[in-house]
Amino acid sequence: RWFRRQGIRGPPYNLLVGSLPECQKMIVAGRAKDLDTISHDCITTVQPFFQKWASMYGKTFLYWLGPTPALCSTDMELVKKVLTDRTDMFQKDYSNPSLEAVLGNGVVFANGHDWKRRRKFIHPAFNQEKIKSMSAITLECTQQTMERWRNRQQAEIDMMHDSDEIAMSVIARVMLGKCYKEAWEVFIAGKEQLKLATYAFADPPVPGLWYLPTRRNRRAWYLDKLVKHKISQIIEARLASGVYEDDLLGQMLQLQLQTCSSGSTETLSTEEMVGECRTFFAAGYETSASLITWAMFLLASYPRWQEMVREEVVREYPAHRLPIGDALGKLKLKNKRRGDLQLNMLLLETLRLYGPIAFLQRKTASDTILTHVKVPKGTMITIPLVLLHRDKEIWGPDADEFNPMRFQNGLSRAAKYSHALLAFSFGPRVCAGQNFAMVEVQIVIATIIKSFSFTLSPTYVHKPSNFITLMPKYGLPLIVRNLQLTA
Ligand code: HEM
Repeated sequence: RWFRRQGIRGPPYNLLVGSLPECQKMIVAGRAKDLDTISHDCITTVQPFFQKWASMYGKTFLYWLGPTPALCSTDMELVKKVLTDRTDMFQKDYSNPSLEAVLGNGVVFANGHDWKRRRKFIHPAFNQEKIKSMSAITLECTQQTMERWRNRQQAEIDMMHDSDEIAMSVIARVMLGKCYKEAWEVFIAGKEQLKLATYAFADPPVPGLWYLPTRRNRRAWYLDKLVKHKISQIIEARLASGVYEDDLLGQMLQLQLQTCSSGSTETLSTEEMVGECRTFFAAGYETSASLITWAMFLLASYPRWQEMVREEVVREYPAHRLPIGDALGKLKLKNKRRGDLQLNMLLLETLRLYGPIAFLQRKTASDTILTHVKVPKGTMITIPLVLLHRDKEIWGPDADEFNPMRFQNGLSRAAKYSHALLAFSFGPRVCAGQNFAMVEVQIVIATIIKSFSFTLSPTYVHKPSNFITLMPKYGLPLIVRNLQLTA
């Protein structure tokens, strides 16, 4: 009634379950349809409900996440206000309590002072030096995976599987350095936890559900215990030996030591460090795997772009030089001197059409006014990225088409609004790992494209699906050809 009085409309409320069953029904119907690979239509399989409701009720409408009211909006003014807020009015909140249990507590879902304290501890992981050492790790991991394809002139591979393997090895080694093999079970468990989180999304958002001894909950409890125990053991061993190492965990430990010796109480407990390791994995692994997968999909679908990017990589990194370390300058997000690199434009267009994260969400901390709408405390605000990234009013009449050239004059001039590409979010809560991720994915693609050409396998079925991130539902089978053996 509150919203109706203000002219905000939306689908009807159903007791406790809200709009969730309708969303589920539309997703099932959307997935039953066969999509054309060149349609780039993710909305049908990922967020058909937002498209339908936006067309019926306008840019800003009300729907229900179970019993919680949620405003969904494609109004860029409203979106900007929510994402750039620094007063802590629009807070991170697990829309479903089961998710918190599976994903753990860490910087991604922290708020206020707690968020600032946690963000300070992960900050050193993303400086230029660390990104350089990560780039050498990425190169090694990519080469290891490519070894399997190398011996044959032509092979069919599942790129979704292989992207996953590369991204997981990179994050494992960046997080735990030399210990990563010893702690491999932590990453396998982390992967299963993410899968359980996908199911938790569909749970009715009822507090306490997590404590019921269902099969899934018992498995989640076991994984939770295992991950916490193993990482705590590594932390304690490092503290006891005084050798902290130079990986992400080591940097947190060093910062902890400095903070303690400066007399500050702004430290992280062992439990909080375990939480940060878990969120780092949750935030940085599947997202990168998703971007690699979809970039390879687009390159396989557009042979001319594959050729252009290959020529660029060969030109920029002749002979045996590969894009690591000192070459980072060339791989920066923007190359002001010579305009954007084609590989970079290709990745930006991939983030627009197949961004790993389908929507952003916040919860109002108290009653507030958002672009003339009075919004009560506890309302969820949903920003549907899949819809916004295809909005013709924002991106122009070719918004549904693949056109990396729209980024030729830089990110901020590609659309009507300078912050229209929201794949890494925007404002103070922007992705902390965006440079890390862009460099990682550029290195993976550059390394592969230099040695292999690839096309979509005839068995590929185009069904982008939203698990935790956007992935092709049936994998990404590619035919890869070794350029040295076929030359
Ligand atoms: C293509 C890859 C990636 C994409 C598309 C992506 C996207 C995002 C988005 C959209 C957010 C904001 C979520 C929100 O506002 O609700 C976010 C936050 C975050 N991401 Fe990423 N991410 C990627 C890779 C990474 C990597 C590789 C790392 C770390 C290694 C990382 C670490 C983080 C962290 C720590 C945050 C929380 C920032 C904060 O709240 O202060 N991300 N990411």
